[in-house]
Amino acid sequence: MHLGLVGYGNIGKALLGLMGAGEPARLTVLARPGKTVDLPGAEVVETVQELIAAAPDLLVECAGHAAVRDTAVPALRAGIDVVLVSIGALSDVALERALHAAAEEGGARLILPAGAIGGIDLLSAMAPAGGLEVTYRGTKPPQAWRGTPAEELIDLGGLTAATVFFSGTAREVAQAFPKNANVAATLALAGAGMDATRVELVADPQASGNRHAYSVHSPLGDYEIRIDNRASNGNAKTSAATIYSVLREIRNRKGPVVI
Ligand SMILES: NC(=O)C1=CN([C@@H]2O[C@H](COP(=O)(O)OP(=O)(O)OC[C@H]3O[C@@H](n4cnc5c(N)ncnc54)[C@H](O)[C@@H]3O)[C@@H](O)[C@H]2O)C=CC1
Ligand SMILES: O=C([O-])CC(=O)C(=O)O
Repeated sequence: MHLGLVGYGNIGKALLGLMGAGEPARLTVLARPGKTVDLPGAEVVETVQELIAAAPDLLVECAGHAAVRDTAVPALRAGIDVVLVSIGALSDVALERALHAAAEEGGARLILPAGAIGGIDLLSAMAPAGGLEVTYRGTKPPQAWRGTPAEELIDLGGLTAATVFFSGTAREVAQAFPKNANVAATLALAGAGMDATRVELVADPQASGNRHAYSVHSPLGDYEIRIDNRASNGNAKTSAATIYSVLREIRNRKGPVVI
């Protein structure tokens, strides 16, 4: 496989570190202009045009919400399938439409991995039956909320107990907390939608990792999931399982069995 990568940061580096020799057979990395990417054997480009000209079989985006419009949209339009990790970006209706239109125009597929959460298969399967009620609660230690609007809402350094600092819809949360609300957006897109999925965000000084808990009520059945994820080494905001979820998407593209 010829893999394209946008975002050689925490997820990107760890992802490539998990891959064995010769996997992928060819790698093209889109780096920010002037940023040094020391990756022996990889082709490093600085513009999306060069990336598209290299024609990877699959592009993985793990660069952040701001990069989605400028990279994933043109890649899809050029017929390149995209695994998009910054899923919260789809809370922007215009961007979501642009991604869909680009995928249709290019005959490409926009692949939204489960990321840090699980149970997306069942939720997505239940959605066409309608009547879904989905409530999600995301809990992280205070330091994982640093650099987000949580800093203005609560005293992160002075917390002694778990504190809900935001509740609203998945769309509101994804727009206000783009680096932390990808899970909420994923649940919403798979299930009840951005405006009907209820979300609470919690800072907990006792939390040792990132907890994602949600409940689903549907005419087809009810379920609850609670995942206690360990944070990734390079970014407390990102659960380590996210990196493996992306790896799974890549390997599912080429192995004889998809699971
Ligand atoms: N779907 C999910 O469950 C999850 C999604 N995420 C998403 O994944 C993204 C990446 O996470 P991390 O790797 O932990 O963040 P990070 O900040 O460590 O890495 C992002 C990298 O992308 C690079 N970058 C930014 N804009 C770029 C551009 N236009 N072109 C090329 N490179 C660019 C940055 O320089 C940085 O190296 C997050 O911003 C978040 O949106 C994170 C965790 C879970
Ligand atoms: O746990 C993670 O990896 C990140 C997270 O909460 C999110 O983006 O929703």
